Amino acid sequence: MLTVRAPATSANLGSGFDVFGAALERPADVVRVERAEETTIEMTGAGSEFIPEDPEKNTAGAVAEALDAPARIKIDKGVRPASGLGSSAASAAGAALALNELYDRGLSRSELVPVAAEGEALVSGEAHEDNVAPALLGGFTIAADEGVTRVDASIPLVVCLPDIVVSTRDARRVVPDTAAVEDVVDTVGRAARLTTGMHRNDPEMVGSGMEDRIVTPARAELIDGYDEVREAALAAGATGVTVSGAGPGVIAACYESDRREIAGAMLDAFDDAGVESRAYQTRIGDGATIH
Ligand SMILES: Nc1ncnc2c1ncn2[C@@H]1O[C@H](COP(=O)(O)OP(=O)(O)O)[C@@H](O)[C@H]1O
Ligand SMILES: N[C@@H](CCOP(=O)(O)O)C(=O)O
Repeated sequence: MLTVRAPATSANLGSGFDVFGAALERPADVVRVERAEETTIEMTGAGSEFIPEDPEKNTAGAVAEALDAPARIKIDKGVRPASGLGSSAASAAGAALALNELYDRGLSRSELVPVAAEGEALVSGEAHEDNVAPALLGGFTIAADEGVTRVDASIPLVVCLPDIVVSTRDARRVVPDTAAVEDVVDTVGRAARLTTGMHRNDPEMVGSGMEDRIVTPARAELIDGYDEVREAALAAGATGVTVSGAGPGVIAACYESDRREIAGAMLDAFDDAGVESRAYQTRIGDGATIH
């Protein structure tokens, strides 16, 4: 079987709603494929009991259909679904890279981004590319209508995942329809700062660019303990904290030397709020890899 490791990703990063994304060094899904007459999917790993194996309902199945590449697909989930860590995107990106190779389709990673986004459309209702782009290309990505831009960055991160389920579909319903112009101005400034910080590999600039007054406050309300966890991470040295993707994951940018303390502070704060959680000490990393 051909094996691909496909990373978790964090979309939005606060100021870049539906545009920014970053590949995480860990966790990751492992996708295995072999040619077959028709597509079948077998799921194991974190939260796999909540993921349909029916190819018509699984993001990897949507990708097999889009590539006209029927296969026996086995997915070992390292990225729990409904996490805000691009779980559905990891499987879609992994399947896209694996099936492209298996069937010798010859598509570049950039060309595979819209293919993998077909999988995202299946579960979130929209083919947004902000998770599948970094899952395929790695680094920090800017997914706009004009195409995807990639920046090679390696910012240390802590992602804390509470034992709460928030589906992307539900979290998109709370996004406000309108925004005050001063909030838009602030967000544009933050997004520019974050992008510059990625180019410079500067955790301070990236962290302060993660503030967002438009989408994040509405989503934070879906996460018990969010304000306390954010405060605790900042007090422990995080340079910026926001909701990861659509949540409930919470992501902190930081310097490497502060990572362990921040992870502990976030875990404790969730615990104080009566919520179990786990923390990943990670960084911005590579896209999916063929093994
Ligand atoms: N291969 C897959 N991996 C993860 N989730 C999948 C997959 N295929 C379908 N899904 C469904 O997608 C939803 C999770 O996606 P989403 O809400 O976007 O979470 P996340 O933020 O973790 O990507 C769940 O309803 C899950 O059953
Ligand atoms: N831009 C999307 C990203 C969703 O990411 P996920 O990891 O929660 O699937 C959004 O914010 O809705």
